[in-house]
Amino acid sequence: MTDLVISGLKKKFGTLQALDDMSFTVHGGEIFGFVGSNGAGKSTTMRIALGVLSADEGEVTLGGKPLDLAARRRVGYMPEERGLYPKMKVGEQLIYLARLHGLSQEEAKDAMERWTDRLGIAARRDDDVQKLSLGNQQRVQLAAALVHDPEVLILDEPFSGLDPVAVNVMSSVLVERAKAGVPVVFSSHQLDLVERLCDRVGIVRNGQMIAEGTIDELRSTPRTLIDVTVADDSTGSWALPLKSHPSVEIEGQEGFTTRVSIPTGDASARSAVVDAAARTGNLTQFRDHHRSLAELFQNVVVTEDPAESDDAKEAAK
Ligand SMILES: Nc1ncnc2c1ncn2[C@@H]1O[C@H](COP(=O)(O)OP(=O)(O)OP(=O)(O)O)[C@@H](O)[C@H]1O
Repeated sequence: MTDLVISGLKKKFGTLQALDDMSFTVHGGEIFGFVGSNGAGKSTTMRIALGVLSADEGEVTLGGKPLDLAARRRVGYMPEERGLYPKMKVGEQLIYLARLHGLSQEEAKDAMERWTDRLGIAARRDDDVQKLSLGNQQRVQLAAALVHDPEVLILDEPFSGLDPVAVNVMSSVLVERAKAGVPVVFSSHQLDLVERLCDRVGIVRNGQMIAEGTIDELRSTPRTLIDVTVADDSTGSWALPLKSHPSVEIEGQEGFTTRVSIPTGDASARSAVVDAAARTGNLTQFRDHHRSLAELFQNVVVTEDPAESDDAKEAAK
């Protein structure tokens, strides 16, 4: 399968180091979620991948070959700033874009019809793009990225501003293209959506990839969190004897639920927690807490860099 490989990208804007050795791979057949705070370098990376912008250093390859001008015709790209002609009709515009990518008139017309049907905008084919709502313009933009049957999809915030129906359509199209073997990468601040949809996720900070992997891999930390609920104990007094345990930590209390942490895989620490909770006779729930991508993001981006903007905290909510 075709891999999209981004390696060692560096880019400066004046004195600002926007990308600082940005590297990651999107395998053919997978959906890769590209997340990070505002200004982290996601759009810059995607623009360089498409060749809209040149890198100071580093390279982008597709299937082992440099992504040159010819190969870029086989990329489906959705730019953040969107790039449609407002006064051109939806259908004409998609046919025009497909022709630019080398399709015959007939192939282009077929592809336009197929994608406008699929994306729920068939009734708008004869409307000028500027007459459409923003969400529908975005559907046209996705159709524009897909109309030439690209070998790779690079989408900058494709979900922003979409209604739930459009989110579902967009999601199913991305899953389908990945199943066809296409590497799909998209950026988003909607972390729940990224968690649901992506095979792997990359977290970017200050122009670098700081964490990368499946959600499970990102979750696999040295310590496991356990939520223990003991009826009628809002202070977590049941856990006081654990304070002297060498490897159990009390992390916090919410309502009747105490969060503790133990070293991952430490069976004796787990037994100590189970025993202490069971001794109360009031144990109602005992379960491992699986961190959401939003929590992982918060840990990686904010906790490790307190200077990080409030945006990350906002995104993690
Ligand atoms: N053309 C440009 N000229 C000067 N600075 C730029 C330019 N493009 C991007 N930058 C700066 O580079 C940094 C990275 O920007 P980029 O747009 O790649 O971030 P991003 O991760 O996509 O952010 P967002 O989530 O807000 O879209 C930012 O500090 C931005 O201000």
